[in-house]
Parts: sequence; structure tokens; C-alpha cells
Amino acid sequence: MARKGSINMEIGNDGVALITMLNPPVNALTLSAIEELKRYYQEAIDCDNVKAIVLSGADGRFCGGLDISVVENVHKHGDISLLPDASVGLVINKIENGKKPSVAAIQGFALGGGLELAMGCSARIATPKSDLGLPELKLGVIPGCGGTQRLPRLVGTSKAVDMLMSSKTITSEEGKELGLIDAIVSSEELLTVARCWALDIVEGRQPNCNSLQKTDKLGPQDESLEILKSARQRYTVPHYRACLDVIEEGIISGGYSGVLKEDKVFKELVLSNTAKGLLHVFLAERATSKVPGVTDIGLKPRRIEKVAVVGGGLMGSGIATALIISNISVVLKEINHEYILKAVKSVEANLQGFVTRGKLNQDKMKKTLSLLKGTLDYEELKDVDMVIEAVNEDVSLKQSIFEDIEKNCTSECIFASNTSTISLDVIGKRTSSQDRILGIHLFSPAHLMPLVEIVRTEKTSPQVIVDVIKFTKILKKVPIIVKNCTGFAVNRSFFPYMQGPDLLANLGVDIFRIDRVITEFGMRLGPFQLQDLTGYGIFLAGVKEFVAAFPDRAFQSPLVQLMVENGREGKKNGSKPEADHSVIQIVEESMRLTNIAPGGKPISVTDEEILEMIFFPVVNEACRVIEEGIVVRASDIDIASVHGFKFPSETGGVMFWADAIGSEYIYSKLKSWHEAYGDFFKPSTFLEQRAAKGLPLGGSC
Ligand SMILES: C[C@@H](O)CC(=O)SCCNC(=O)CCNC(=O)[C@H](O)C(C)(C)COP(=O)(O)OP(=O)(O)OC[C@H]1O[C@@H](n2cnc3c(N)ncnc32)[C@H](O)[C@@H]1OP(=O)(O)O
Repeated sequence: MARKGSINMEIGNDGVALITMLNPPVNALTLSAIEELKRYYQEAIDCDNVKAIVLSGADGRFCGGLDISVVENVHKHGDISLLPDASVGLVINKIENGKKPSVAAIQGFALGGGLELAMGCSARIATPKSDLGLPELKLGVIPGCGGTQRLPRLVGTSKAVDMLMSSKTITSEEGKELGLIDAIVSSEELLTVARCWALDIVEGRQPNCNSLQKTDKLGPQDESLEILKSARQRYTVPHYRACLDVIEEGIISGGYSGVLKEDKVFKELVLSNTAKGLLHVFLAERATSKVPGVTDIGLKPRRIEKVAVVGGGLMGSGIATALIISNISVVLKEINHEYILKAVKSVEANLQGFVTRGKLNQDKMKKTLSLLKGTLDYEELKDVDMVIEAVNEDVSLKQSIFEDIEKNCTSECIFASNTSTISLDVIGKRTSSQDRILGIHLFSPAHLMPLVEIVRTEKTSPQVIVDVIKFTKILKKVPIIVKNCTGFAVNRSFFPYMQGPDLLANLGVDIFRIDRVITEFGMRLGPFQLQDLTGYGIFLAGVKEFVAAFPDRAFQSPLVQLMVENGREGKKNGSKPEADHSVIQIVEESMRLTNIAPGGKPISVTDEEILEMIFFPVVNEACRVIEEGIVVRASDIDIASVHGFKFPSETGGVMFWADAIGSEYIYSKLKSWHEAYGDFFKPSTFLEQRAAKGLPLGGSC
């Protein structure tokens, strides 16, 4: 839905026109806002009382860039003429060459088109720790308001390439060091300093910077071209390459020529499937925490400041790390001192990883670690706001832990389990606190993986769900709110991904070819490489759980068991990353045992059919997850696939990808494979019904 942004202008007695962008929550630039900006700039330029202009944002933030709804609308109509003329019409003609100098007063963040407006100004004043960046490549496009030209001219080619390719932001402090920001002042002083700075430019006391004309930061042309050449070797995704080409155009032919090429390339990319997929992911990610009847009934989240983690193993120590890095105090409950020490060492190692990656300094690491305390005594849990149980998947152990925490914690304390397999109703069976029991299913490594499944039972109270959604946002996680079922949303939808490849292998399809097809599609690892890496034990446990829950459609392959019996434990056993063709004889043994290949001969399939035979069953199971109401909306599964299984984000996620193919086609293929190879491919009712009506499987956010 198009948001109506608005722009205000006030002309002060000092002769400065203060133009303010106002479009909560991020002052994004709608079409009307851009037209209003042009009009106010022209009015200020024409007004004799105005000497200079200050551009600011309302509510403590500058601007989050072009309003996503503008791009959505272009996608909806397939019409790039619906894009605004902001790059030349506003930034160059009104801001940069508008005869009266502009100063940007930045606070909070200036991102995408927001930073581009600011770079068109003669100077930039910012408050401390403001975020500055051009994240357009994360949306499948490139900057469209001159960012590819002005950023290199303000911070240098190398830094500009890093910022653009990574879509990462820098702080105003780093921007000051680089020359992107001219001064850093408090929010109280921001507008005053910006006004004075603008008047100083008029009086010649401050330089009037036209960043598009600047060349000193670019350095020698051959050096810049060399930087771009080496970047091309690292970044091969088409729109990344296109961005580098646009920067190069400006370096060779001048900033204005670069702006014109940027505008052309931006408009070519905006309608690409990648742009559509990544925009869908952006919106779907923000939709996951909206739960009808829960988050829209006026409940305010309660603060969760102190958390107990019961169990300090791989998951428990990862969860404890995620908590203390988010400045939440943790009491880690274990059963003996040895386990506590082991858990603390794991947490230290996790934090050291952040230090190694430059995300934490040693001093901050010490302070963070001081938030962690070990205990053997449930007494120490008496004042925690939440308990996260993270012990082994042992029902009785979990039930007794929940009994103990109910005895020792406050009546408001939230009881969560990190279980990935056991029903929360069963875990909380020996308590009378079902309204404050839910699952918080994080994915290992818990301190790094962004996804978390919040598993609600029929009895979990809306208040507790609202509390935990807010809590996961503080951890900088992406929550998906799901209902109880085997595998919840992520593992349930991707169970077929654990079986389909084996089924194809038993049909005689070469397993190394399968891995190649799947990695060429965009998965980081092929399914057999993944089995090898994660270890066959975890794989067997996962399949066992799915077979027990859904025997009607599980494909039981002896292949992995045979691998284990032949002493092939995968990477855990030190297997090498390159293909080891000696496993072929084990695959042939499995083929003989299952005897599903017609006439005992390998089937003939194309690469495309391999991809479809592996991912259409995933789509099919996801349809059942949707139909059973396990997720709030279909696009939640897109986020589950992208963040839980690294399904290529530029596809938009597994359901968005499926809809690009079409429900009828998917249904027809599954139906034919069902007839040929059995119930593993049996189309779900949801899919059959949607296909019959020619309806999409996913749906907008
Ligand atoms: C001209 C060209 O260069 C093209 C561009 O400018 S493309 C746009 C470039 N800008 C971005 O990519 C910024 C995207 N937004 C963010 O990174 C973040 O939203 C934020 C850092 C601005 C704020 O983060 P946070 O405080 O965590 O808030 P949320 O991300 O949850 O967002 C809050 C709501 O604001 C909506 N929103 C965010 N950005 C935009 C936008 N550019 N246009 C329209 N709406 C935006 C977001 O969808 C949330 O909405 P909700 O209804 O509350 O879910």
C-alpha cells in the first residue's frame, strides 16, 4: 500500500530554509515526497529571503531511502515509468546545482536514496553513531540517485566498493574519518550547526562541495580501475557486476556520465526476478512478527532483562552467547562445576569469534562475559524473567526441569524450551503454567543464525508471545511464530530435502551430479555434501523423526545406514571436501536393496528435473504446513527457507520461487512422479486445490 510521505519547509529569520522529510517510521521517499522536495527546493531557490537550505528528517532519523512501496508498485504494474526522476530532477538540478547551498542534517540513519540526497548536498552534519549506507544491492538493484558516483568521490573508490558490495553501513564517526561527514554534533545542536554551516558556505567560510565534481579522493584512474577489476573477481552476481560497471563508467567518463548510466542500469534491474525476490524477502521478513489476534490487540511487550539457560551444551552455550551479546544477563544452570566451566569456555570461544571478525573488542568482550553467571542451584533462578531449557531431547528430563523451574521462578516467568522435536504440551505436562510455556527454537550456531521459531501451543498466552517476539528482535533475530507439530515449520518443510536426494540416488541418478545441480541453483552445499558435513547421525535422527510422524509419505533409504556401516562418518570422520567416487559401490548396494529403479536401470533425467524432483516435494510439504495453520502466512515459509536452509534469497524463498513456476506445473509433475515412484511425491490437498483453480501457493506479505 502506497504510503503518503510529506515534506515541510520553514524559512527562518536567518535566511535558511529548513526542509524536513516526514514519513514515519523511516521517512522513506514516496513519489509525492520526491515531488514535494523538488517543489520546496525550487520555492527556496526562487525566494529572495532564502540564502541557504538545510535538509533534515523528522523523529530523530534522516531517511531510509526510496519508499519500498514505490518499487512494489513498479513490480505490480511492470512499468518503470512509475519510478520518480530523483537522480537528475532532484539531486542534481535542485540540490547540487540549485544555486543555493544545501546542508544535510543527519540523525539516526541515512540509507539508500536518503544518503544519496545527503551526498548531493554541499556538506553533511551528523549526530554520533548515525548509520550511513547504500544497501540497494541487498534489494537486487543498485543505487539510483547518484550513489555509485558520489560515494567513491567522497570516500575513495576502495571504501565505496566495499560499502556498496557489502550493503553494510558505517557510522557517522567512520564517515567523518573518510570525508563523507563534515562534522559530528549532538542532536540538540544539529540543526543550529547545520544552519550556520550553510550560511558559512554562502559567506565563503566553508567550502561548497560538489561531490560529483570531486576527483581528489578517486586517486589515479588506473588504481581505481584495478580496484574494480579485482572486485569483479570476487563478485560475480549480475547486479553486483552491473554496479561495478557503473562506477567504472563514472571513473572513465566523469560523474555525470556515470549518473546517466546508473539511472539506465537501475531501471533495467528494478524489474528483474532477483529484485522481485529480494524485495519479497525484505517485506516477508518484516511480516513474520505480525500475528493476527496476538500482536494487533494492543499488548505491550514486557521487558526481559535476565534469563536463565538450563543446559550449557552446544545449543545452551550458543543461546547464552546470543543473550549476553545483546546485553541480557544470563544465569546458566548446569548439574556440576565441570559442565559449567565447559559451557563458559564455549561462550568465551563464541565471543572470541566476534572479536576475530572485528565485531567486538577485547574490552567489550570482558564486559559481555561478565553478564554470564553459572549455577548449580535452581534457587538462583528466582528473579529471572525467562528460562530457556536447552538440554538433550529427553522428554522426562525436560518435564522434570519444567517442574523445578515452576517451583523456583516467579509466577510471571516465561518458560521456554529450545526443543526441535518434542511437543511443548508434553514438556509442560507436569506443570500448571501452560499459558506461559512456549518453544524458542534457535538454529545452531544459535549466536550466529538469524532465524528463530517461536512455537506457541493452544494455551500460550498472547502476552507471552508478544514478550518473546520483542525479545527475539532485541537478539537481532528473525522470528517465525509457529504452532506445535513435528519439525515445526523449517524442519518439517525441509524433511523432503533430506529424503529426495536419496530417492534419486536409489533411482540411479549420480549423487555428484545431484550436488552439482543443487549448488548451481544457489544452495551453498549439495544435499550429499550437507549430509557429509553435518554427520550421518544427525541426518538419520531427522529422517527417523519424519518417518515416525509422516509414514505415509516418507521414503526410507538404506543409503546413509550403509555409509555408516562402511565406516563413512562424513566430515566428522575427516572426510575430504573433494568428491570420493569410492562411495558409488555403496550407492549401488542401496539401489539393489530398494529396487525402485525401473528394470534396475538408472532413470534418465535432465538437470532441471533433478532440481524439481528435489525441491517440489519441499514445496508440497510446505503446502501442508500452510494448510494446517502451522505458520501464520505462506511468506513465513519463504523466510524459513532463506534463513533456516539458506535457500537462495534472490528467488524470494521457496514459496515465492514455486509461484514463479506455477502451482499447476508443480502439481502435474508431482502427480506423474507419484504414479511412477510412490507416495513420497503424493501431491498435498492444498496444492491440488490451488492448482485446480490456478491460484498461487504463496501470497503477498
Ligand atoms: C533510490 C535508490 O537508491 C533506491 C533506494 O533507496 S532502495 C531503498 C534503500 N533503503 C533500504 O534498503 C533501507 C531498508 N530499511 C532498513 O534497512 C531498515 O528498515 C531501517 C534500518 C531503515 C530501519 O530498521 P528498523 O528500525 O529495524 O525497522 P524495520 O526494518 O523493522 O522497519 C520498520 C518499518 O519501516 C518499513 N521500512 C523500512 N525501510 C523502508 C523503506 N525504504 N520504504 C518503506 N518502508 C520501509 C519496514 O517495512 C517496517 O514497516 P512495518 O510496516 O512496520 O513492518
